[in-house]
Amino acid sequence: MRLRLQRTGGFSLDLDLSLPATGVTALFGPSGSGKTTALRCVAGLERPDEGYIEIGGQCWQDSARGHHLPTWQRPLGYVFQEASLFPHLDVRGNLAYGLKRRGGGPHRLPEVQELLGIGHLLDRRVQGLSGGERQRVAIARALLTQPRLLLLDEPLSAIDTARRLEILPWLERLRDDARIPMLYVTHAADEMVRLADTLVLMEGGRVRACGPVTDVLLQEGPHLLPADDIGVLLLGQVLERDSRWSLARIGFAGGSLWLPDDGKPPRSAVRVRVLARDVSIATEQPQATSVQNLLPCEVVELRPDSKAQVLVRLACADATGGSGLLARITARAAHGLALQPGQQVWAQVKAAALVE
Ligand SMILES: Nc1ncnc2c1ncn2[C@@H]1O[C@H](COP(=O)(O)OP(=O)(O)OP(=O)(O)O)[C@@H](O)[C@H]1O
Repeated sequence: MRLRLQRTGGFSLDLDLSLPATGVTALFGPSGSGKTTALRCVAGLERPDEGYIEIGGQCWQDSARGHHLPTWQRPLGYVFQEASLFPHLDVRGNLAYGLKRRGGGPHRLPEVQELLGIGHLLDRRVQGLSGGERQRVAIARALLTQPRLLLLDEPLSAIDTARRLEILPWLERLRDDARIPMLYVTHAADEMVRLADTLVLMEGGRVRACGPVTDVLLQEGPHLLPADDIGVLLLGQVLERDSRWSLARIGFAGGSLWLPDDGKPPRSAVRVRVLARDVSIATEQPQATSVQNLLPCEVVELRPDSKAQVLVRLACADATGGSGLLARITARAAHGLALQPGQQVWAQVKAAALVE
């Protein structure tokens, strides 16, 4: 899609993006960077000055030809910050609305109910639902229209932290099982890290970076995350479990890590977050160390992080898919080890967390 839009207040949007037709694409960026405006253009709720939008081979917008498919003709589902359910209907009535709007495909109510765990809520009034339940019903209603694309605009921002954690696994299930592409607007780093396959990083109405979430986080994470959140995301799978020590070995392109076992069986897909503050560097292979994870790496880049610290970008030495790590060490240590790009080192990963 290509979008150009100029607002009277001075804001302008200028995007040119080709996105994969699968998985979750997160539009991530600070407040006012244009995420919602971009989503509204895709939905046809806002008309860009110039725009070309093609979704799955179907043209929704081509301003050069004066073509603008109205919102109601775009096969999309839109989930807002606050679930916009009909208050006078119960959950079943709200879902029936979605079914009525479906484009003639098969009836998928049982499947969608199961996917979002809302079967037990069908007879409840919507006023009595928690924020998380309301959003699950809103997503179910959107799915029942059988959209080709699901748009979600900060669907968890009106929900308190405990409930957000409850609803995230449902969104992960949706991503993994529903096989419908999603454009997901958020400014919450934890949601982006858990859900995104592709990351579009927005700034001042422009795209600062776009690509697989792992790559964009490795390159741009230091600019966009708070210092304590700087790190990388690794996509991997459970290789084996050591029940004696309650550890699981997670393999990823570039090596493997032993992490606390969270019960997932071998071959399960997992996401692992390794924070820069939990990675240290040795120039020779440490012999006796309490650190369980030692990975041979090559130094790619050193960049000052503060007066006292540097961030070191590392490429895992046997990487087949370009996995990398970030290490935050003191400037004095970097000087003492004479670290420089191209140097072979050992990364010591003190801790890492499974994010799903
Ligand atoms: N209806 C409107 N009329 C005029 N200006 C608007 C309108 N809606 C948004 N804007 C402006 O357009 C710019 C982009 O807003 P937008 O809501 O797209 O950003 P955002 O990245 O989604 O922000 P947030 O995370 O706060 O929702 C902002 O400067 C905003 O003030």
